Amino acid sequence: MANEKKFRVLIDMDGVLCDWEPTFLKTYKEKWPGRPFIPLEERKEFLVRNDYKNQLGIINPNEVYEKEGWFLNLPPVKGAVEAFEYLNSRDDIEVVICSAPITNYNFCVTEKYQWVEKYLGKKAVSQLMLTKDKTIVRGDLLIDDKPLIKGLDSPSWFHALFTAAHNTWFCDYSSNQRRMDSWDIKWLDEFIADLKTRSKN
Ligand SMILES: Cc1cn([C@H]2C[C@H](O)[C@@H](COP(=O)(O)O)O2)c(=O)[nH]c1=O
Ligand SMILES: [Mg+2]
Repeated sequence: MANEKKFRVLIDMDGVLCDWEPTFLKTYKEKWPGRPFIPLEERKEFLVRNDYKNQLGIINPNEVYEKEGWFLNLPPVKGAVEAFEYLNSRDDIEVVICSAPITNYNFCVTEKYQWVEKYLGKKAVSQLMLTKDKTIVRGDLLIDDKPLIKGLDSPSWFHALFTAAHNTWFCDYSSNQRRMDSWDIKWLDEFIADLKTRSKN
């Protein structure tokens, strides 16, 4: 293992480590009781604000996630913390947390660092990389809930599409993409083993 190149896993935050969609809906209903909302099963677009504008003509759902404390108070996705710790403990793997901040970054950027420290520990803070463009980050595997990830480069990573409310309908997978339904360590082990074998052939 000493000189062997490590397998790099990039892990997204919103919708993968942090439970974005259900928390958005819960907070939205608390903020605007009685206002029309989009049930999780009817989410379609990656950006919640696009769905609310197109389906309901509502233009300010962003007020929910631009508020101080929103990003820090997102609960972890089930099994995410354990899976992060497991991957991080493996000698053959290096983990990078790779997350896109919102454009109105005031609270988001600081709180993403705080979230990582709170749930994954102080050491993990140095593993966090914030970027709007994940294609320029090199890695072997990206675990991310966004179906179509575009940017300046052609990605070096294979994309595991992590299931979230907004992407359940998506099935038009590219050749470097497959679905990952949840944080199942046995599944992940087999998947990574398979990707490693493929890269050798
Ligand atoms: C689902 C969703 C996300 N956002 C924001 C939240 C994050 O800052 C980014 C997505 O980052 P990721 O690294 O790709 O997870 O976008 C949003 O503004 N609206 C949404 O509906
Ligand atoms: Mg995401």
